[in-house]
Amino acid sequence: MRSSIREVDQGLMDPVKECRRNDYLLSSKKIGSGAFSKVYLGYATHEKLLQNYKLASDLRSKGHAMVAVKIISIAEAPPEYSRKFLPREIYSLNVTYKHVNVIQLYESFQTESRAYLVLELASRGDLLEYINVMSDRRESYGLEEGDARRLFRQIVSAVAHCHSHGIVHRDLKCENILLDEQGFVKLTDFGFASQCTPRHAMLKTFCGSAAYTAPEILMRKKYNGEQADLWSLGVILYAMVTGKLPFKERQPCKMLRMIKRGLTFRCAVSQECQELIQCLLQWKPSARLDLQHVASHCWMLPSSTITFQKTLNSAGNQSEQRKAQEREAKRGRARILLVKHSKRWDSS
Ligand SMILES: Nc1ncnc2c1ncn2[C@@H]1O[C@H](COP(=O)(O)OP(=O)(O)OP(=O)(O)O)[C@@H](O)[C@H]1O
Repeated sequence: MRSSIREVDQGLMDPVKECRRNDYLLSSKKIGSGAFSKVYLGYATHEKLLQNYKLASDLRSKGHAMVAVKIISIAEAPPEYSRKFLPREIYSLNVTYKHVNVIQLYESFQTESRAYLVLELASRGDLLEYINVMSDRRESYGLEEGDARRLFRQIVSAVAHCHSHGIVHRDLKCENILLDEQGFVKLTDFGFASQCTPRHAMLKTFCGSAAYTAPEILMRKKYNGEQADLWSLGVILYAMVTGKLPFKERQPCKMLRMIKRGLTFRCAVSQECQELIQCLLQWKPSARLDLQHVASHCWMLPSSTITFQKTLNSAGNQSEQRKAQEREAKRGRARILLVKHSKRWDSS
């Protein structure tokens, strides 16, 4: 045990020194890790706050000096990651500064062996964890629709902000939506983001996380990044209100077959919400509801202005589902429903 603690400390010694040289204090508290990165809790020093206006003004409003330090090992990451995706992530975060629902990049610096991104801290975990925790707590699948609406509005606002600045995210998924101390959504992980100028330029890199990826990308066609993001938003909303993913297969061809078979709702979701999800999960990219219409869709309006009718494909099915959920919950087996999905890409 002692030796493993020493190993961890040893491994962090250089990052601690490198951060200190840049006026940050790196703690040993790891708050997350990705395929090629580790994220630690850090603190901005007094000197840093005096130098960096962006950071100081944001932290002053939050009333603390904590930041998230994302450390990328250049030696471990594939060369393409450091050459292509990391610069894109930094560029996208700089372009999308500053929106309350997009994570803020305060600063980035690099040494020979590591790249550092100093980010706004979102300390309440990600949306996937939140859905699972709430499902367990409610002993039911997914979030309450009012809660889902509150979060989805912020997600839509963040994505609209990115699109209006010429940035498509291309890896929208529950794991990339973080929550901060006050429960605000913070869109993160712009590693696959791309600059889209002109706005409707077609892209060809296959990337994303299969369960959230639009069919045209799975088919390796040229695609419109904004329309591909709309598909992912449909998957996210489905996951929020049902606690499950709409389509889940390992192989793209099987996924495509499943998508073609169409969407089913296996638990109670309002008619309006089902309709919004259907409008986003359209096979034909140009048929997907655009963000302006998503934001003004009746389900997105405050709940007092519409009447929700909990509907299922059939009423019998609904009561069966409910009974099954209740039985499961009684047995104390309210399961973790969603699992993390790793990203993949190729540049063909
Ligand atoms: N600003 C932040 N505040 C709090 N936690 C964070 C922050 N940024 C990242 N994390 C945590 O670290 C994890 C990894 O970060 P991120 O997704 O940016 O890295 P990545 O290498 O691009 O990951 P992946 O390979 O999973 O896409 C996140 O899932 C999250 O738990």
